[in-house]
Amino acid sequence: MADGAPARCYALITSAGNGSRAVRPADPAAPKQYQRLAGQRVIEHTLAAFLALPHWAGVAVVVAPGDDAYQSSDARVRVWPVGGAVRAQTVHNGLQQLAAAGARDSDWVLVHDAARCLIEPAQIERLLAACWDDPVGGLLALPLPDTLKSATAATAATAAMPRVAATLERDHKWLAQTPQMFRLGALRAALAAHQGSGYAGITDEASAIERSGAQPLLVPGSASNFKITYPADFALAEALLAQRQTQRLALPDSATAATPTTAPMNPASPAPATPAPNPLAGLRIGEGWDIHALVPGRPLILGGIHIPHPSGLLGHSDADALLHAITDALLGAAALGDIGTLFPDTDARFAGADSAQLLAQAMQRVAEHGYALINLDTTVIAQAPKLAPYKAAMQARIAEVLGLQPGQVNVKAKTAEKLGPVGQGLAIECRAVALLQRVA
Ligand SMILES: Nc1ccn([C@@H]2O[C@H](COP(=O)(O)OP(=O)(O)OP(=O)(O)O)[C@@H](O)[C@H]2O)c(=O)n1
Ligand SMILES: C[C@](O)(CO)[C@H](O)COP(=O)(O)O
Repeated sequence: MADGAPARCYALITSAGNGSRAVRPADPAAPKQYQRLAGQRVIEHTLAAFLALPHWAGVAVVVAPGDDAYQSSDARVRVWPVGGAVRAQTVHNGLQQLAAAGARDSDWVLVHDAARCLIEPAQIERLLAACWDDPVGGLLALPLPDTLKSATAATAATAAMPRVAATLERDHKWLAQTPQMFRLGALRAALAAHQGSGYAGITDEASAIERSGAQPLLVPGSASNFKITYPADFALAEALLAQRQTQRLALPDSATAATPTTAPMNPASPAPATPAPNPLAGLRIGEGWDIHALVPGRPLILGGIHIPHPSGLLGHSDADALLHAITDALLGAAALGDIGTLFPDTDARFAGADSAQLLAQAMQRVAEHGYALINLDTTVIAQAPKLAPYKAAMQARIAEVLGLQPGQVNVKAKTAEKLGPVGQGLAIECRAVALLQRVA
């Protein structure tokens, strides 16, 4: 509380790298933080762990200039396209933005790599608890587990497999992880001192703080909190994320949900009693329904595709009743309200909106609240046109928008047996059911 006010706590997620060492053959264009693993993008797994905690005055995600691939509807999150050429520059720029946004020098900042997507809320709390009353701050880190070798300088002959130059002393050596937690003012000043050299040798926040003469705390982390760096890391990360999802499925909600604590900085809380497994806990179901009038002169957009027909659905957006029903089913399952609250039909921004984009935003919101989508079942009730030829395309498009496999989405079509306005061809009605699983 150096300047009198109680310290607040910010998270700063570095997400401006291009992941040149982790090119994934399946999707070589996307940097590692945007690769999809176990139903969500890497960055979404990372953010879910942070957003599961209640401590933040703000969560800043620093992305590369011009990068708009990540947005968040969580009010705590700001996305700033001010990433730099090196990670330290990205952090420095993010800290300047935080300060400009009202963060004080005495506030704590936890800097974390977007690429460490296996971070867990408990690990973040461990760092907070260890550092909160420390004059310097610290980082999650792991004692070096293996024998350490230096290698001969690479020559053409040894480029693929160099030779051992020496065995190094390994006592007291730790591998630095993130988050790394320091006071905003101290970290900003420490980084500023190296701006002129292009941040040479500043490969993490602690190295800058060390060079200012302070000694950060080494807080034991976890081997699972590794940084996705090489292509093979994706498979390991995905296996661990999938395993966590399965384990959470087998535990009651009380054991898996983030528990906002009034004293999060106290590391000495008693261990909870072992809960009895409940195979249904962590699952949430939601239903959605929508109906739009069918009028001549509008394109018929259903399930995210254009279906040739003399009339189309009337509405403020593109009126895709099927995507609207799915959006409501997702929001409903996560108890996040409904489509009308999120995207009001009185808001001119949504006039003619592509409902696929609205659905993608709703899915992102659901993911940020710690849920993955297991499956969707839907029904379209339309007297005409005949929808059977379009069902597979609708399924594929919905799966694409939601990042699912086509087998996780089902589209059924029925007529209304000529009964009521739907049966008379005046409207199309859609229903959807979504099953979510808590994953963070
Ligand atoms: N100029 C940079 C470089 C890296 N990062 C971020 O810092 C984290 C760790 O860096 P690293 O693993 O080196 O990521 P990349 O630079 O993306 O990878 P590479 O070095 O393989 O190109 C990642 O979340 C990355 O997005 C960043 O924000 N700004
Ligand atoms: C900050 C860091 O994750 C600590 O291990 C690491 O130094 C960043 O990775 P990079 O490959 O050096 O950018």
